[in-house]
Amino acid sequence: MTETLTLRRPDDWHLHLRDGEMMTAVTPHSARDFGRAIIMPNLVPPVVTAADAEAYRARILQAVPKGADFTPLMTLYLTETTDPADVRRAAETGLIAALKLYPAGATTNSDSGVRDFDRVMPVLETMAEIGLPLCVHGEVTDPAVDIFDREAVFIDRVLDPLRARMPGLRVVMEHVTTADGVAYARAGGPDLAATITAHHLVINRNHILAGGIRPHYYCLPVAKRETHRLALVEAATSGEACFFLGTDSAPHPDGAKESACGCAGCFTAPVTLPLLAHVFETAGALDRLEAFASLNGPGFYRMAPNEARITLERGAPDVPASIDTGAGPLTVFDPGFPLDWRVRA
Ligand SMILES: NC(=O)N[C@@H](CC(=O)O)C(=O)O
Ligand SMILES: [Zn+2]
Ligand SMILES: [Zn+2]
Repeated sequence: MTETLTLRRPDDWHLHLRDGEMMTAVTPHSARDFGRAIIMPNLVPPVVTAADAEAYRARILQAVPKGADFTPLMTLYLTETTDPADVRRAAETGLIAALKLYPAGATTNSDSGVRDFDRVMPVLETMAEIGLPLCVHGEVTDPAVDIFDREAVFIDRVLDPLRARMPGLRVVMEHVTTADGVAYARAGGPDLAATITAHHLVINRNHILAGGIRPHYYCLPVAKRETHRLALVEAATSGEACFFLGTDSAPHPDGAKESACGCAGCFTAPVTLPLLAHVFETAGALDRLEAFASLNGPGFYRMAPNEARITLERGAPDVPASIDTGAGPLTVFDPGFPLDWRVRA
């Protein structure tokens, strides 16, 4: 049995750090295990301009523990009034690594998202020209579409037509949750990729709903049936360049989760690597964990992989069930089975 595993330091290509006291509490958990992270811009109000991103980046850096090897990669929230010149400048100076598309109303803090794609075509043209990726929350918001079908319908109704209209646009399908998403990403060529979360590799919809409702397993896109989870595991462990880690670690205080109308999002950052080691070991693919967590993401984003290394070793991770934040207690994602890998300190 493998007892230790050394990898290039992983990156997280989809992360919510929030702001204020929540950011202060959660940032050290990502900074401990990850070299870089794509920082989601869905604050209230959202990170829309280069100036917003610059100010947010400075606040994040204040929350990174001294000596930690962690670089936030900023994104802008694409709105119908985003200025292509501002995007171009922010990309050329290296301030931002991507833009984020939220269909209006699709998920937490997405009200400023896009309703009419005609209005964002000039920005998308600039992005295609300079090779700046568009990270996409891929769910339709049509109330007539069943929530378990919203990702697959988005691909047909929105994503595929958009990519046909804007060839050369580089797209990351964020947090794919279906076999449909996996198949579409796989067939998309070099300008298309997909991130996969750790939690979608270990839970299906029964975990949320059977035997009592589990608000800490509720996130968007919602976990699907087991066949889809298996397709995600197969994709993540395949080593294929188009699949890489985006944790979507999305903290909400317990009061906001354990509620009559609970927020979507799982706080996974402290346990991501133990979860992934479990999944990859179970699939007989520990040798492909580095591709998923540390190589394929930088490959797509046209960055060098991290030079630093981390070592995973066998043993229960020292992770609390909950952490205190200035915004209240925050439950750490618990897969419901013991974890047997940890990151060596
Ligand atoms: N994933 C989630 O369930 N929630 C995210 C938003 C998102 O990534 O869609 C959040 O910001 O809380
Ligand atoms: Zn999302
Ligand atoms: Zn997210």
